[in-house]
Amino acid sequence: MHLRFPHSLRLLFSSSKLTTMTTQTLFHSSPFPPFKTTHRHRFPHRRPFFTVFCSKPISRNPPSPLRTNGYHGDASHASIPRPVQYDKTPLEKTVELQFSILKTKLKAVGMETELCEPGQHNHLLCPECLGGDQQEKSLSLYISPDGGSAAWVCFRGKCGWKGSTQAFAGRSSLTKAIPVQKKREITEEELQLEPLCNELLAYFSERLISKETLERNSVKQRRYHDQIVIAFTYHRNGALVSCKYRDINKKFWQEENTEKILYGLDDIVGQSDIIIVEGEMDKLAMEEAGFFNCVSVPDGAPPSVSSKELPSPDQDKKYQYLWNCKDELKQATRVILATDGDPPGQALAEELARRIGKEKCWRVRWPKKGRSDNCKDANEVLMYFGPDALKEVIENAELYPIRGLFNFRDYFDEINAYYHQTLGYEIGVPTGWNNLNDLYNIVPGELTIVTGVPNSGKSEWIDALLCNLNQIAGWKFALCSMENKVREHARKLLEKHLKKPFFNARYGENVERMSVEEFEQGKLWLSDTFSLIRCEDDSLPNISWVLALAKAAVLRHGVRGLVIDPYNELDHQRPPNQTETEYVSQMLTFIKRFAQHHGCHVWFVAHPRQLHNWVGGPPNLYDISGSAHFINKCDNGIIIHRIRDPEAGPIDQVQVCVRKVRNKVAGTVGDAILLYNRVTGEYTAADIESPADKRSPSAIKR
Ligand SMILES: Nc1ncnc2c1ncn2[C@@H]1O[C@H](COP(=O)(O)OP(=O)(O)OP(=O)(O)O)[C@@H](O)[C@H]1O
Repeated sequence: MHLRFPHSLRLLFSSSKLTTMTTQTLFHSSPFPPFKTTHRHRFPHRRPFFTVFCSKPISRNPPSPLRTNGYHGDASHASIPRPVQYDKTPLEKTVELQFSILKTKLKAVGMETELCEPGQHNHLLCPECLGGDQQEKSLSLYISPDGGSAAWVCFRGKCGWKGSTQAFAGRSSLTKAIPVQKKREITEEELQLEPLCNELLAYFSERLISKETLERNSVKQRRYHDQIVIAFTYHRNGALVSCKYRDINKKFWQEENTEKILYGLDDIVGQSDIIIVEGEMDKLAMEEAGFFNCVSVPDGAPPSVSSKELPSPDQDKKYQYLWNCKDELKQATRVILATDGDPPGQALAEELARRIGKEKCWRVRWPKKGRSDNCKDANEVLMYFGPDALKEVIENAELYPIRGLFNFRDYFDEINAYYHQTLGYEIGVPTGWNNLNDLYNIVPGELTIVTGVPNSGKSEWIDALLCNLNQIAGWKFALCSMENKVREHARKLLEKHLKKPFFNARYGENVERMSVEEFEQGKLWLSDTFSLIRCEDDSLPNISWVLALAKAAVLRHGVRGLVIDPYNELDHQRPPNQTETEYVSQMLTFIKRFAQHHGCHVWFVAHPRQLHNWVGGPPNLYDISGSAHFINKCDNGIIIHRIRDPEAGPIDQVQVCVRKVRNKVAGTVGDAILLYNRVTGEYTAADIESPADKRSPSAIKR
């Protein structure tokens, strides 16, 4: 992609001499540097309590020093000198005690209360402003007649410190007392604001901010000795409420003791759609793109999102401007957060959205301006690409993300991959037995519960399935088969893989055993294909332990399947207040989460409960010991069944009863017959109609 020249540069080229001169002039005589960088607002800390704190109530205690209470008449006794011998009443003793505690608290914040009396107004030196140059006693302190509470206010206009406390308030409000300064009423004349000089107009023009926009927003200038600074005027209902200045060093400061509000506040009154930007320049830029319904925050962006809970409005000092404008913001149904694209800008968007309500917030994506970097803010888009591009950015604003709330659009990449089958195995891997092809295919991320009466061949069948999957799709597996000795498990897997018996033993039926070479090659295959999850000591592993190791096997060896065989060999200790049903449900949730997160298929072997009156048929999935959740929560439910009694039928026949398939892409319920080769442990598809075509009523099709 070609880098486009900023509009301002094009402007420079189109009238190069004039504009270059202007730029040069600005470099030297204008108080403003050229536009290369965008600013991040930083207010110099001018005094310990800046105006943002001022609108805060002083204390949680009612700050009404003049309010009387029921003690007023009685307690006046406390101010009358008493004879020494006089026995104090309980009330008087209480007053004395309270007052002495109160005095200690007041003294702690610098008030000289020795001469103060309860029930009176006292004039003291204000510990906050020390009475200014004149050192006047400007602090009016009122102590309640019962000596239990005090409230004060400094009448000096520049101070205005207010507060209150109680002798026995759990936490003294003294420590919370915050100076509240009366908001000044200001005028342009008083601030000596002037129309912008030509140099400043040229400076704005370089940023594509027109004179008309500047005038509409009453952008002014102010002289400080030999310096001229920009004055951004803040209005509410047309009246000037504050003014923010920007000097040559891109330093910002605001008129003291003025209310913090959004810049351009009057422009959003009654608007249902509003835009919030991070700086005054961006507000002006938005206007150039035709968006008047835009305001700027007055204080720039925080370095990061606060990890704390949202404070209450009166404690929310940094964002007090939002609360001061809550009535105007409340009317909006759609708030587009067009803050800077850098991390602080995004943190600001999050802080704004937290307060405004994410459900009505939208956010913008700033366009690329180079190969790798994006435009940072509205003014940069205006300068690089012009007003139409900025308009497009706003028109393409997207919903502000809310954690946990999604749209299908958010998943289109995944859905596309599913449709085009680009990830592989979307419709499952076949088992390798063609009579099972329609019934059961193995989809990554699913959970299959396998059950069957003891010795039915569950483990054997799963092993054979894994061998097939390895052969068909090259999958690797993690085996957590606690019942199997490792060497026996190796034997069974090798026999299936090499299709030869491990030994020349009874079961070998004169079939030649695997050769040493085949055995050695088989060992390599075993090592390459399987990871073993085993508890080396005597203790039983719990499900978390198994899943943690399975995760390691996924990440280390890329396994695509996990076998947990069987359920009852795991440690299932549960909290005393948890039922087995709740426990099983939670455990299966963990397993499913693991499966989905790692795209790993999990086979979980669970035994049926003891079957009384068992007549030799396949058990029901609801017979699984422990909980109905096994069948409720699994994606696939399979019962392995075989005939044991030669009189009842051929004993090499194995019935694979697919009783539940949640995902129709993976298969459907039904039975298939496999033939078991006792010599090699292999299974082959039998071309025999399954007895289950009588279909069990318990079959579940979802
Ligand atoms: N169809 C079959 N015919 C004959 N023997 C079989 C058949 N299927 C499995 N076997 C044998 O039954 C034994 C037990 O098999 P397997 O361990 O797979 O059963 P299981 O159902 O997992 O048992 P358990 O319930 O004890 O975990 C093995 O020796 C296996 O060779």
